[in-house]
Amino acid sequence: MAFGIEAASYYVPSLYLEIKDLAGKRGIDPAKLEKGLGLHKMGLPDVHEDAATFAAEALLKLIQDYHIHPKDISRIYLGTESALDAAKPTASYTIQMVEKVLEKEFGARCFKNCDVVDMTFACVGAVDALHNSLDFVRVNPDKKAIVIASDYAKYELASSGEYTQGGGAVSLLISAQPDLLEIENHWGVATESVFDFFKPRRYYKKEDLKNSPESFPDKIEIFTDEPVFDGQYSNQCYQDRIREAYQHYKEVSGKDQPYKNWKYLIFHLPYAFHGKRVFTEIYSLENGLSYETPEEQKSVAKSEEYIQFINDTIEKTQRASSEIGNMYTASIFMALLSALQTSFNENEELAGEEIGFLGYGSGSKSKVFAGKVSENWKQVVSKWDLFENLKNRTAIDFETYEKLHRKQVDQSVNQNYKGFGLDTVELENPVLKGARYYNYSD
Ligand SMILES: CC(=O)SCCNC(=O)CCNC(=O)[C@H](O)C(C)(C)COP(=O)(O)OP(=O)(O)OC[C@H]1O[C@@H](n2cnc3c(N)ncnc32)[C@H](O)[C@@H]1OP(=O)(O)O
Repeated sequence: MAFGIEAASYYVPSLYLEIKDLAGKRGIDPAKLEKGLGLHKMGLPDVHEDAATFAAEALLKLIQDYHIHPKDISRIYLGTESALDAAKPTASYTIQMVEKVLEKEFGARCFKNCDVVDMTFACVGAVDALHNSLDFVRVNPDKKAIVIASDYAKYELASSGEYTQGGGAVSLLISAQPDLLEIENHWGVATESVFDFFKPRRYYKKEDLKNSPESFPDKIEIFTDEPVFDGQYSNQCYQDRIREAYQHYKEVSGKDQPYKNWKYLIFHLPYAFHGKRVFTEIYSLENGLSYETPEEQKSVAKSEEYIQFINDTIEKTQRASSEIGNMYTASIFMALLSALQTSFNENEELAGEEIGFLGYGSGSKSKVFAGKVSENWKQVVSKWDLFENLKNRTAIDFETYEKLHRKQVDQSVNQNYKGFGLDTVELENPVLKGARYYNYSD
């Protein structure tokens, strides 16, 4: 019996900033961002959007486009590192929003008996959700699960992460009828606890707090949506973990040089060119090339063979990322959508082709696994129009971007938006303080 992805949908935030506008204001050579890292546009949420609305949009679209009966879904596992609450899962907000819209057709609380939870491990949390959901359908082949990856990748203004920001969601229907991709049951895993990128409870000393009232305790804890990170160290951790997980994948699958059979290599892409920049090490190891000195590493990256290999196996996976930016948990799945949509648009036949995945989450863990494109893949992809939909977003200027980032804008940029949006956050009622309420406009 085969298991894997039956259908997939996505949502990208409705606003974007041209990367060259950011480069100009920050005094960065635009060529570094465009030609060095592959960045063109940075997707950004409007005032009413967050990880829960992204997820709700992707879930509703999946259900509507593929005519899914919500009561047939036993589990919705949501991978995110942009949780809106440290106890109440983002998935619970998501199903509440979608239930309201589906109420007319399916009655109240259509997810009443659905097992819903968030999974968090930085950018690999949705791969974990996929892994768990596949295990679930393997044990219960008559049941279906939905995986949602949803995040807003926000970094401190003027930091080295700023130009890699982005966001959005991807939803996947997981079942024993994998019309898009059949996923095999070999998982290479590598884990090490490190501090390359994390979102701690931040501690502020009293003297650091401007105008802090006398009543403040000596230390206060504040949750923040911007990570503490060391960019070059996180690159190193990513490279180390995928090398270890790839090696483990070889051991558990018994496959020799598996990457050579992969039509596409799908990476977690914190920025578009990351996969092709880090894979040089595994490529060198597999091909007996020296990879010790920076000169040797450059020479692999610049070799004709490697450039040809990238053009064949990675370039198409990068295209959506260049237009959106980092989507944290959703990036790896958006890279899959990007490659499949491009092949579809170019009338390429992919049925039977093998695809390899190299996931990474800071903190840190990598998972490597593979799948085979199904006979029906084109029917699934025909619903996406990914690159056309990216053209429907609204461009904003740098000043608006900075205000949105600082949360200094009260009203949505697109005031006549359609779809899900945050309506209010309760600030007064002490037993509901912080509760978030959403609406839907059609
Ligand atoms: C969250 C995770 O997934 S962990 C893994 C990634 N980490 C992150 O995403 C953390 C947040 N991001 C960051 O800290 C940073 O944006 C990083 C680490 C990703 C990138 O760091 P930077 O210092 O901006 O870039 P870096 O120096 O590594 O690379 C710039 C590239 O542009 C190239 N470049 C620079 N100037 C130019 C130019 N004018 N024209 C063309 N290319 C240029 C450089 O040669 C280099 O490419 P190469 O090494 O392939 O030759």
